[in-house]
Amino acid sequence: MQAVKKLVLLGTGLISGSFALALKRARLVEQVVGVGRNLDNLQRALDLNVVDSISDDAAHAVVGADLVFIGTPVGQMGALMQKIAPHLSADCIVTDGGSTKQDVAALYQAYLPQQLAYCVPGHPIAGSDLSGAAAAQFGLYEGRRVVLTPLPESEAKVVEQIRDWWQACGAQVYQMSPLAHDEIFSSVSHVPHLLSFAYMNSVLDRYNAAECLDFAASGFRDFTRIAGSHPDMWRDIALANQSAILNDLRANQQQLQALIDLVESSDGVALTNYIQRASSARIEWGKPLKGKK
Ligand SMILES: NC(=O)c1ccc[n+]([C@@H]2O[C@H](COP(=O)([O-])OP(=O)(O)OC[C@H]3O[C@@H](n4cnc5c(N)ncnc54)[C@H](O)[C@@H]3O)[C@@H](O)[C@H]2O)c1
Ligand SMILES: O=C(O)C(=O)CC1(C(=O)O)C=CC(O)C=C1
Repeated sequence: MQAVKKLVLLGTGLISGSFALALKRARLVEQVVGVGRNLDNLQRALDLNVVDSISDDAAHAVVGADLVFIGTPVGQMGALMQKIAPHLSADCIVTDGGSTKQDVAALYQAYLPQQLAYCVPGHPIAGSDLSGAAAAQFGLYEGRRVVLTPLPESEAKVVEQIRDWWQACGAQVYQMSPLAHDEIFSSVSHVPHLLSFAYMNSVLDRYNAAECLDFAASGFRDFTRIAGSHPDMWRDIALANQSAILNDLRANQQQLQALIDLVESSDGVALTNYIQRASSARIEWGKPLKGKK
C-alpha cells in the first residue's frame, strides 16, 4: 500500500490525531504536521508523538503535503480550505472527519474547485466526549465504521486510496450520499447529543439541581455522558444539519407528548408496551454484531 510522505492535520485533536497515530502504527506515514490555533494543544500533540512538527500557519504547512486531513469543527472547514487552496500540490489528497457531510461537500465545491478530483469527504463513526490532541488514541478506529461521501468529481483511484488508508487504521469503510449520511446521523448521533444537552439543562433548571446531581448514579451517567462533549463541535453540527435535526427533534417532541399522555392516562398496559418496544429493540441492537459498533 502507498505510504503518505507528508500528512498535514488541519486541527490537531481527537479525530485527526487518532488517524495520524493509526497510520503511524501501520507504518504508512513518514511525517505528520499538526496545525492548530492553540499552542498548548499542539505542544501536547508533539510530546505524545501524535505529530512530528507543529505550525499555526495552514497555508505554509500544506506545501509539499500529499495528504491533508481536516479535523476541525465543521464550521471552521471552509475558511481553512480557502486558506490552503493556492498552496496545495496538484495531486494532494484532501479529506476530513466532519460529522456532517452535505455542508462539507458544498465547502469543497466552493473553496477547492481546482482540487475536487483529489477531495473525498469522510466521517469516522468513532469518537468520544473528550477532545484535543491528548485524547487522540491508537486503535480508535479498530473495528469501527468510516463513511465516505465522495464528490461527483472525486477520482475513483483517490477514493480507493482513502479507503485503503482507513482500512489500514482497522476501519470498515462504507460509501453513501451526503443526504443519506446526514439523515442517518441526525437520528443516531446528532439528536441524541442535543437531547442529552437538553436533559442536562433541564436538571440544572430545577430548584434542587445540586442535590439531584449529588444523588445521580449510573443511569444518569450513561444518559448524559455525551452532554460533556465539545460545545463548538456540536454547535456547528446543529447549524450544519439543521433540516434533518429539526425533523428529528420534532419527532422527539411527539414522542415526549405521547409519553406524557400515557403517564397521565395511568394506563399500565399501554405504558408497558411503549417501554417494551424500546427495550427489546435496544437489547437486540446491543448484541455484539461483527463490525456493528
Ligand atoms: N468527537 C467525536 O466523537 C467525533 C467523531 C467523529 C467525527 N468528529 C468530527 O471530527 C472533527 C474534529 O472533532 P474532534 O473531536 O477531533 O475535535 P477536537 O476538539 O479534539 O479537535 C479539533 C481541533 O481543531 C482545532 N481548531 C479549531 N478551529 C481551528 C481552526 N480554525 N484552525 C486550526 N485548528 C482549529 C481545535 O483547537 C482542536 O484542537 C469535527 O468536525 C467533528 O464533528 C468528531
Ligand atoms: O462516543 C461518543 O462520545 C460519540 O459521541 C461519538 C460519535 C457518536 O457516536 O455520536 C459522535 C460524533 C460523531 O460524528 C461520531 C461518533
